[in-house]
Amino acid sequence: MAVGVLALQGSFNEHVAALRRLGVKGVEIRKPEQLQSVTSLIIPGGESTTMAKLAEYHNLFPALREFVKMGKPVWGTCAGLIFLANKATGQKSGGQELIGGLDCTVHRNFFGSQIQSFEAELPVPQIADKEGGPPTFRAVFIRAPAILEVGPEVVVLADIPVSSNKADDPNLALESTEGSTGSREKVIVAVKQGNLLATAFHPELTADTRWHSYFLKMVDEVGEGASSSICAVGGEFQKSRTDLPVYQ
Ligand SMILES: NC(=O)CC[C@H](N)C(=O)O
Repeated sequence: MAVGVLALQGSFNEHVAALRRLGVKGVEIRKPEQLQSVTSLIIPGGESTTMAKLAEYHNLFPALREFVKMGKPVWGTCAGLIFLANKATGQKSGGQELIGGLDCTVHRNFFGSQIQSFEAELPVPQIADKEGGPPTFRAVFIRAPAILEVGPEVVVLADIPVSSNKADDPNLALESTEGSTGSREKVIVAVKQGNLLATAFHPELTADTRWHSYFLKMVDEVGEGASSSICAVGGEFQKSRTDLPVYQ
């Protein structure tokens, strides 16, 4: 099996290395025609505005959108999640082009600046239990986005509580629904929608390959219409990290 890794910018080398640890070849994708040689794709973390400019320069957007539309498995991590979202907020002026396909609204820098990068221990039973490893995942958030709203077909795999100053921010409030105060207690950080997987954090920067294994299983199961029930889980904030790569 070979998995494409969009290699314009960001942590594509780390994804290729994680795949290699699982005995899978990662194929670096920089041009539209190279997408024809793979049946699945990882879009790494990095800087989504820069990545979008490079993708535009290489005329990759039409081919990437077609890839998603064809139902081929695609996993976006961090900036890759932003790329896959149907809608992004908190973008630089002028916005940026997105691939879209993932029915959600993502806030590009929800957790703040680089200095506010952090790690959290995330329980994700759907994935952890199946792999028989530890019950939680060490999730590395670097200038990370968060998912604010999801459509009906999106399965939430993980969410985390938000700090109290963000919980009352009117710009981040939940769309008002009956019985809701509109304040936000948690945000979503990992989702699955059909053959799309998206994480706001960076599994490729840890030694834990369970997220990569999960994606490879999705690749194996293509065509079988795999889906699972919604399960929202919480995670605790851990110490801040200042030694992480700078992805702005
Ligand atoms: N670690 C990351 O990929 C950061 C993504 C960054 N927030 C962006 O807008 O692109």
